[in-house]
Amino acid sequence: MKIIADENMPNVATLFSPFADVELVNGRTLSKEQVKDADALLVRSVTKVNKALLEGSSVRFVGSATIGVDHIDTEYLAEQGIAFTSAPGCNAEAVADYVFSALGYLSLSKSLSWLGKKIGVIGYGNVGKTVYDRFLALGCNVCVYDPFKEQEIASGTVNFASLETVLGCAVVSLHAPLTTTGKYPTQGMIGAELLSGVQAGTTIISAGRGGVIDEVALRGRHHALQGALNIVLDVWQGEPLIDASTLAIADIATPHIAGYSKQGREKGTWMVYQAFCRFFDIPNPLDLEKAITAGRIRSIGIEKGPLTEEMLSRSMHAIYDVARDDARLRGKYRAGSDRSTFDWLRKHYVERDEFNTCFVSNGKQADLKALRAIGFRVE
Ligand SMILES: NC(=O)c1ccc[n+]([C@@H]2O[C@H](COP(=O)([O-])OP(=O)(O)OC[C@H]3O[C@@H](n4cnc5c(N)ncnc54)[C@H](O)[C@@H]3O)[C@@H](O)[C@H]2O)c1
Ligand SMILES: O=C(O)[C@H](O)[C@H](O)COP(=O)(O)O
Repeated sequence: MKIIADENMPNVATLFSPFADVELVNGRTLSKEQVKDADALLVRSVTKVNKALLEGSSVRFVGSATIGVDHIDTEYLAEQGIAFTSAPGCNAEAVADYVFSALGYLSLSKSLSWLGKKIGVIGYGNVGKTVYDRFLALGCNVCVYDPFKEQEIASGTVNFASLETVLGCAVVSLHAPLTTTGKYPTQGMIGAELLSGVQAGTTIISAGRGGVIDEVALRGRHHALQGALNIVLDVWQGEPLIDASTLAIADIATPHIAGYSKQGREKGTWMVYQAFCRFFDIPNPLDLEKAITAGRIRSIGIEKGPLTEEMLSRSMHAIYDVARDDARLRGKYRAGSDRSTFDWLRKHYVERDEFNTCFVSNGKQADLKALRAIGFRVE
């Protein structure tokens, strides 16, 4: 059997080579020629998997080690009888860590106080729910916009709100997929009209997909408010290109790495491996624990002082400080960038651990509860 796999999938050769010849490729430039005699194709988000890539090939199984599936023509795969799997939820914890690390950074660098403020989340899927639950467990006043989930979930259990209400919150965290069809398409969903309701001082975090926020409109609102917005962007409208004028208004700018924890990426590969083993009837696949690396910092102790936002920030940044990724991106772009810069930053990413790999000890019950809410383990 032959497998073509993106070279940026951690552990892919270790997990799959017992069953097949695994050829590692650049996912961005993958061609029809390269996949034509493969049995299985394993990708990440940078590969467009569609008729143009697969027509005439022998591919029977496609796996994407990602949460988002906007790069996959699932209808075409279904029509052709090609099995497909993605990795729902694999890096939800990582994205939530990113959101909180960013708030920690804004709290330290701009004295942003967010704990007592109204929080709005857009999208209540694996990521949005994780983010929502963390805010809720911290005692925050949080609401969420997700028209699909609102219809499914019993009323009163989740604080659903309109998109306008969510955008009126002090912190808005965006975790909707990129969609162009259906009743609630998200492409350009956050445009000029909605942004006109966003007040000075609002923090907007975008870690879903580029294109959900209209960047021209975002720059317009930033200008109208004389820069009084806090903007955190992990995803960009024209990836892998970044518009320099959008970069200029971002307080935190990162190259689509919100989900790039070591454990999240490894879990993505492992989830695809599990589906592959089911599809090809391969017995006794490895358990998750065998495919996931432990965190490097096993525990941190905290002071027994009162719970402050500064203490939360410092605890989070002991494991993951988003400022590092922002500095790395800006440094590269300042030195001169081209089409390959974004992917280079991602390919050579110094992976980080998730908060949930680290125990916290020493603190008062209330402090430990807050850190548990953010994702840490408590001894
Ligand atoms: N930046 C990153 O590194 C990173 C990492 C993981 C996921 N993502 C992106 O974040 C998205 C969300 O991830 P997830 O795991 O929660 O996905 P998910 O599929 O579990 O959930 C997506 C949610 O969005 C909701 N939704 C769809 N259209 C909507 C709309 N118009 N308005 C509001 N909500 C809408 C759906 O009902 C669903 O509940 C993914 O699609 C992916 O594109 C980015
Ligand atoms: O959809 C996802 O899971 C994330 O956006 C993921 O982090 C994308 O990473 P990539 O596949 O581009 O390496």
